[in-house]
Amino acid sequence: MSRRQDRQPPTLLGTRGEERLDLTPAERSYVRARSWTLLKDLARPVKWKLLLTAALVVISNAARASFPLIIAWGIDWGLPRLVSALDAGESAVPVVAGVGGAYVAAALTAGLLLGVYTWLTARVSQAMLLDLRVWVFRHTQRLSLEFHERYTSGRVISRQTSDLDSLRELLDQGVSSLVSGLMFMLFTGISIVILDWRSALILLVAFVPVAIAVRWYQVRSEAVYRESRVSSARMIVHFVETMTGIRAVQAFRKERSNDSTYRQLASKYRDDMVRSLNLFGILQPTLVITGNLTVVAMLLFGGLRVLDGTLAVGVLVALLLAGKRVFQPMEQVAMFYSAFQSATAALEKVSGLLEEAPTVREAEHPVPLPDTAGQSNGRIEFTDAEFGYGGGELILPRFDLTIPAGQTVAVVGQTGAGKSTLVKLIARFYDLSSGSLTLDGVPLDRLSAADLRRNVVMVTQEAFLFSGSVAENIALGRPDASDAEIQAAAQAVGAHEFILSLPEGYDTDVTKRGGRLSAGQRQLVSFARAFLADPAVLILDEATSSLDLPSERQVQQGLTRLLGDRTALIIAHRLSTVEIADRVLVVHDGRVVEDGSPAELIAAGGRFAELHAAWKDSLVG
Ligand SMILES: Nc1ncnc2c1ncn2[C@@H]1O[C@H](COP(=O)(O)OP(=O)(O)OP(=O)(O)O)[C@@H](O)[C@H]1O
Repeated sequence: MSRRQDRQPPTLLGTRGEERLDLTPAERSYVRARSWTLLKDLARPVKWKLLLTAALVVISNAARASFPLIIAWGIDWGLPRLVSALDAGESAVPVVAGVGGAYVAAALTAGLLLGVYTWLTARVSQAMLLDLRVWVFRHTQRLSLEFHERYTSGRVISRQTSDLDSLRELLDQGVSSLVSGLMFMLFTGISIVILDWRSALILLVAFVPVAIAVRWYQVRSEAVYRESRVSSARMIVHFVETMTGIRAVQAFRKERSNDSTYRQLASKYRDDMVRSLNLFGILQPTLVITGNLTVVAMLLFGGLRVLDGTLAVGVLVALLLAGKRVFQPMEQVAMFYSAFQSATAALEKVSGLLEEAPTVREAEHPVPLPDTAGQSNGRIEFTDAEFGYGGGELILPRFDLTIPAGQTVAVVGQTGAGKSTLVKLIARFYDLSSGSLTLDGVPLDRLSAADLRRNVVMVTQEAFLFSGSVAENIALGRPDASDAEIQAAAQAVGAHEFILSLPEGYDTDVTKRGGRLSAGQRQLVSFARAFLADPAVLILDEATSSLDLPSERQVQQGLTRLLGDRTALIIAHRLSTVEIADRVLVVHDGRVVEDGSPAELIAAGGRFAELHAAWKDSLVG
């Protein structure tokens, strides 16, 4: 793929420009080539089965297309022989057995092979889809945060659901119907040439309007289907966004406006689908009319020749049969051609998603931590560091910062100042735009993912719980932990008591009634998770302003125990947390403007001193 990447239009790399409809010919051919590469990659493991299926399709259709030939043979050769045999008082069995046997053999071959290749197609298509599904999931999960923030989960869902469904429809029946229809037409065409090449010329002429109609449909429907993939994705994005943000939706009474937005998006999708059906509505009658006119022309031309004795009756019957049948699969082919167009559009999007590469890449030749046991002591150092999201505008202009092992650092500052950005760099959710960031002297981007994840843990604001029991959620910190270790971790952060009071204690399912935890309880579970993981560096984005006082106190105690003697960075929203910090960093407009112990900063009388004074006042009030 890399060779192609050199000369591709940069506007279309990965998912970029996937909603664009006005592709240039070069872009279109790039996107098509990418889809083909994906299809070939998917087909590789089932290559032999695919070849076998193709062979069966060919043989089965050749057998089916031979029916008119056998009928012509039966009428023009079999019938006279049958009559003369009967007249001569000889047995008619050889003639009847010959013609009848050939017909039965052709019918059985066509029918049995149809059964086998239908079965094989299902297996092949399901195997390819399974691979693709798993591939899309694995790939998307590994893409960096930067990608997910830009692309949104709604789009990922639409790729994984509606796009893969389009592909499933095509692979399940579309491809075999398409190929078998085309094969049948080809063989029937050949049989017409064998029967009478003059009539084949009529067929050739008839294919001119057919080819024009199909080409017209192809061009139009490609654009419409590409548009429908975009509108379907937009509809799903809106749906997912509404449902994931249902609390905000209800709190702000956004239901009505959401309804109308959704209706608009769904109507656009409907319009696109109607347009594609309309196109088909023009193609289909064109094919039917051309087919019928061709048969009439063949009948006229052939009939006249039968009358003057230059064409056998059997051949005419066979020609009419074949002429009628040659156009039959055309409709089927055209119909599956729409499935094909829809699936092609889907494949374009899915292949774009798969072309995305993580911006935060795992080191190819990881450097081990100085400590042989892979245990970090937790010293962090930024040197000449700069950062802007997506390499864009600098959010954190050039800075140096050293955090010695074991220090508890509170990061404060107004909203949007760059606090989260700073700490996310340490968890390597993003890479620096320039400069270096090291853990125990090893650049973060040279560490193995295992070393990084073991030593640096970030507890996010949302305290996300996965479906499963409370114990399983804590064990995420260290999947091989024993029950006793899980409980010890919960005890250490002060979560044990409330967990025991749940209906099934540690086994309570967090998604079930009774297992739904409060914000503070979720926070404690995520503390226990981090405690169990026992990282050298702990990052906390604490957003506990919504907690009531008792649970806040509980969380505060859990927090103190969690911090222990590890290096910790806490985005402190509450000044009570700052009091337990060794050092405070005040961030303003992406720069550390104050740096010192809480007492020093209060004494210095700067921003932090102001904040602190305001907080003290609020407590008194
Ligand atoms: N994923 C992102 N992509 C682009 N810009 C971002 C992204 N996340 C944050 N920013 C921008 O970076 C700046 C710093 O944001 P950051 O989240 O670090 O602030 P913060 O100090 O943590 O704020 P808060 O206290 O509100 O969480 C803001 O201007 C924000 O708009």
